[in-house]
Amino acid sequence: MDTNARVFSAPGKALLVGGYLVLDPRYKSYVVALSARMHAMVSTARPMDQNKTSITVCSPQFNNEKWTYNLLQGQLSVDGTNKSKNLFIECGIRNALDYFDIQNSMGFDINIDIFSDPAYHSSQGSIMKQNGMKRFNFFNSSISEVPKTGLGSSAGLVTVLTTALFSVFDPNLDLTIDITLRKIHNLSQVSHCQAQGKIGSGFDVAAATFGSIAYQRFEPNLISDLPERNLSAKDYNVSLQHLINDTDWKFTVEPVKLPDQLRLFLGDVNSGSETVKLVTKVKNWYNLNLPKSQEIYKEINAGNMAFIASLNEMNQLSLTNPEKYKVLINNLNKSNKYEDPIVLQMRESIAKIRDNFRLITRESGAEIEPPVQTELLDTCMNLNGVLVACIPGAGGYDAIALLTTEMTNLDSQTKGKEEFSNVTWLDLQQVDIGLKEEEVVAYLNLQ
Ligand SMILES: Nc1ncnc2c1ncn2[C@@H]1O[C@H](COP(=O)(O)OP(=O)(O)OP(=O)(O)O)[C@@H](O)[C@H]1O
Ligand SMILES: C[C@@](O)(CCOP(=O)(O)O)CC(=O)O
Repeated sequence: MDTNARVFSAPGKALLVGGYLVLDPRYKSYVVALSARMHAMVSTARPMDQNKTSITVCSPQFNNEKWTYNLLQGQLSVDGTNKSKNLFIECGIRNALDYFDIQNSMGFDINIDIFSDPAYHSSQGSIMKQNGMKRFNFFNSSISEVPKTGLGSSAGLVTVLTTALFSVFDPNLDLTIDITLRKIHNLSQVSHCQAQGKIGSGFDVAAATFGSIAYQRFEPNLISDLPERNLSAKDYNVSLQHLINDTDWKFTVEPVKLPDQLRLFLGDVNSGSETVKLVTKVKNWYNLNLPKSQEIYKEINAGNMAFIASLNEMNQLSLTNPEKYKVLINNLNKSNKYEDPIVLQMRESIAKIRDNFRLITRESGAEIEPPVQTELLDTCMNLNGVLVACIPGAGGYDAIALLTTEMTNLDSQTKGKEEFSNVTWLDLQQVDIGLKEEEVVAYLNLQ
């Protein structure tokens, strides 16, 4: 590795409220950034052939799989030695080259190593390697074969990859500058959206960049209106630069923080759901059932807003009346039956959201909160220290989310119980910060 290496990391996410509605720019969502992060270490080296530049992305944890792309006379081609396609990597590289208008060989090759923190994947069959600063799970399988927990690895990957390439093409890159962060965000959204088939709201890329946020999306046509790259590379590059640098995306990212002494638990539920299929079914149901479906969305949105308001009230109370706040937290620690007006409001708002998603589940055939998850969430609501339990993101059979007091020990309350036999509590906390630069030494000599 060259001494010019740099490392960037970005957090995973949990969409606590706002699933489906956030696909429409009118509705606000609440996104918690997580302590599990994706990382990209980038370095450059002189190529043997000065007329050719290659960009190689390696995933040391997943069988050391490599994806190489060659830039020759302004054309980027996929290297014949790649064992599989990785659209997230390919779109990230193509858009970064287009944005910086890199036409010719740069006189060096670019190497990027990707690392993902343990919580992104089920740890079964892995070996942990560490160096006293970082620890990562290593698998003997390729990335597509290892079950994921749904924390947004692809959004994190695209965001750190884009940042790594920014740092090569603009060596003065400084992530503390807001406009720089926005450009990286915009470019990452374009790449992630193209790779994902233009389905998502972009909340995951926004959290990877900006951390925990109240998020309202940009208009989807910002990206879908880009010209076809295949028709004219020049048109595409100019439009892309204009979109990234000079266009107001009109999205909202307000920094948020879970109230003091509360924490988010995510339970991985050992099966999985396909977000794309769920979204397609819900969209069909929505369009076929207007105006009733819009009324249901309004109900859910009222629940979402009330939930966010109750988090804000708790934050306020912890600042303005710490004594009263302490009593509230202590009472919650002792019993889940404790009723305080703010806690009641929070529980009622989640109940309203869940009621409506169960209705959509029945009517649309999209299993957002199927009966087994209802049973599990209701059981969680009886555990001590639990304020609310819900299905994060698209719902389905992926995961459950619990907001609890910091003192709550879910392991001891659920261990050995049949109802929780499929649930693995992930080792995670909420974090405030999004994209950041890391120390290179923290990634060396993992063993
Ligand atoms: N460490 C990695 N190395 C290489 N590619 C990765 C890595 N982590 C994720 N990816 C890419 O991201 C894809 C997974 O993205 P996908 O959007 O399906 O899941 P996710 O983002 O983790 O979860 P979700 O979309 O449910 O939030 C992988 O198939 C692979 O292409
Ligand atoms: C259904 C949706 O609103 C949320 C999907 O969330 P997740 O990928 O299941 O965490 C889609 C989106 O916003 O991209």
